[in-house]
Amino acid sequence: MDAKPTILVAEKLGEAGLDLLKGFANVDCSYNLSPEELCTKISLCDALIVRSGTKVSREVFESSGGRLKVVGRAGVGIDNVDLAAATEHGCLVVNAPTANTVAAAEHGIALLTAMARNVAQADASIKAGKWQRSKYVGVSLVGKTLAVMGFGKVGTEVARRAKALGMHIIAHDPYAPADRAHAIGVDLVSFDEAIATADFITLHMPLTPATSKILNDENFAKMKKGVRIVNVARGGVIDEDALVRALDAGIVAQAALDVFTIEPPPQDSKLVNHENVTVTPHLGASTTEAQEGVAIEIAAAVVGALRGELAATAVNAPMVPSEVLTELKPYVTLAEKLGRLAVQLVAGGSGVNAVKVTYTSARAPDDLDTRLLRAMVTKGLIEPISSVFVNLVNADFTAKQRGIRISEERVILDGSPQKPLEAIRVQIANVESRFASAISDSGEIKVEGRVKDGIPRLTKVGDYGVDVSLEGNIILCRQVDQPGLIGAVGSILGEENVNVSFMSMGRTAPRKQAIMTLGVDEKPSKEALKKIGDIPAVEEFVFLAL
Ligand SMILES: NC(=O)C1=CN([C@@H]2O[C@H](COP(=O)(O)OP(=O)(O)OC[C@H]3O[C@@H](n4cnc5c(N)ncnc54)[C@H](O)[C@@H]3O)[C@@H](O)[C@H]2O)C=CC1
Ligand SMILES: O=C(O)C(=O)COP(=O)(O)O
Repeated sequence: MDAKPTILVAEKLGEAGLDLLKGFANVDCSYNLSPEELCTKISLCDALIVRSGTKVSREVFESSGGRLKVVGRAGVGIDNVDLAAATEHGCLVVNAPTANTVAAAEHGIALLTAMARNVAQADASIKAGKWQRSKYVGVSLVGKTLAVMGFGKVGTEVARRAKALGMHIIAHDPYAPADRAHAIGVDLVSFDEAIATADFITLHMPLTPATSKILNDENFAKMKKGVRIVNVARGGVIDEDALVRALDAGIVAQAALDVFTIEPPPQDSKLVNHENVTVTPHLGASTTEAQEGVAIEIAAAVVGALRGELAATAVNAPMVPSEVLTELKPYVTLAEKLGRLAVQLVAGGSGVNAVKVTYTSARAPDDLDTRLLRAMVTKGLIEPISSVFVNLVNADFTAKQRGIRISEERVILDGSPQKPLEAIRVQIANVESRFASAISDSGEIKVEGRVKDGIPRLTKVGDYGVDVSLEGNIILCRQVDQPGLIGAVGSILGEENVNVSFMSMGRTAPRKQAIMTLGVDEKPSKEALKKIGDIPAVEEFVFLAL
């Protein structure tokens, strides 16, 4: 079997990105696949890279048979990817959100200026043998009000450039910070104010259920007569039939569009063929420079994701900056191991439904992102008892689907917040345990761990203090504390050639009950485990694989 992953590149990608991919994986560049062909091919692929021209539908994820781990969108908009289906299938979606920002902004400005001066129409006219100087008198931009709808990366760059053209800029974006707008001399205003006062409107928001057809008959009616509209965002944010009506009524004097609800638009589209409309075939990101940048950005993200690194540009998983990730790494392992341990302590037959994770830390709650830790506890809880592959993408979904409610609690410590966490505790309520001592006084299975010298360690089982590193396999054993017991257990394992890697003893008081924790490299046979159980002082014991 080929150990290299296979990456299907379904749309043209810059060479530098392809080279990066080829250094790591088998790369299949197959362009213009039909939906059926894509579904057939996908079961042989670990990753898929697309631009805006490929629909990555639920069927694609269903057809992948669980092999598809990453979808890379070589660009910004991910409205062509069924994110819910990706998440349900544990497939990470990453995009390349920065490399084409300037290209899209420059295209917005190109359309704005070309529209105002009838460049496309005049060009077509002269090539048709005409010389129509009075027909193509334009309008000036200087001193006019431009409303930037969506003040994100592209919107901001458009605003900067339009300012340099002498325009007055207002912006509408319910989620953008006002100080970022003020910093470049832009006022954030309400939607209605923006569309009612603008001479020019430029669209830069994503296509979402909330923005779908946001420019519709009702909103065109609120606009200044003679307004001009630029769209390099997504066709679907405009009700295209309503725009034709607004153009015919003279409410909208002109429109310049790079994007359409259906791409390519039908040849007889009234909108595309309207004499006051300038169109380009979704060229916003199409500069040599942007495509090289996007290709590298997406290739690096996809390769990183296939290597199991957490992508900084993940769309359907929490984005974890790399410095946070490095800091949390041992705690991530700790969280998963505690989940694995806790679920294996549950007696067969009792369903896990209420899990509480407690983080003890000197950090303020908003200074510690626990989503990653919660996902890893979930992975630890679910993977030993099912065939589901759980990752950061599908952890919450999978837990919910299995009826597991995971609540989180923070215990804030006094002291230095230098260390992200002091301890993580996992409690499972309403269950019985295979190891009764794991049930705490409050009635839940409880395990707690800490990171010491970078190594995750188990520090509490039930109400017993223990101290063992969380690796390999563990035997937990409760006995009456007495001399000779460690030797007895050690020799049973020795006879079986099972290597004991560590041992710790936690007791309530001398010669009372104690919990012995043994780390073993191999799994002891059933007979050996039975022999341990038969030692008279041993009250109960359990073998746990980490
Ligand atoms: N034509 C082309 O080739 C290209 C198109 N795009 C499209 O441009 C758009 C913007 O891209 P970026 O600036 O990179 O994304 P971004 O995520 O940086 O910015 C989008 C902004 O829209 C805002 N927004 C969300 N809902 C809104 C609403 N209801 N009203 C107003 N604002 C809202 C967000 O708060 C955000 O600030 C996307 O739709 C993207 O797909 C981007 C690159 C190239
Ligand atoms: O990045 C985006 O959102 C774009 O619209 C660019 O799309 P494209 O990669 O050129 O198909």
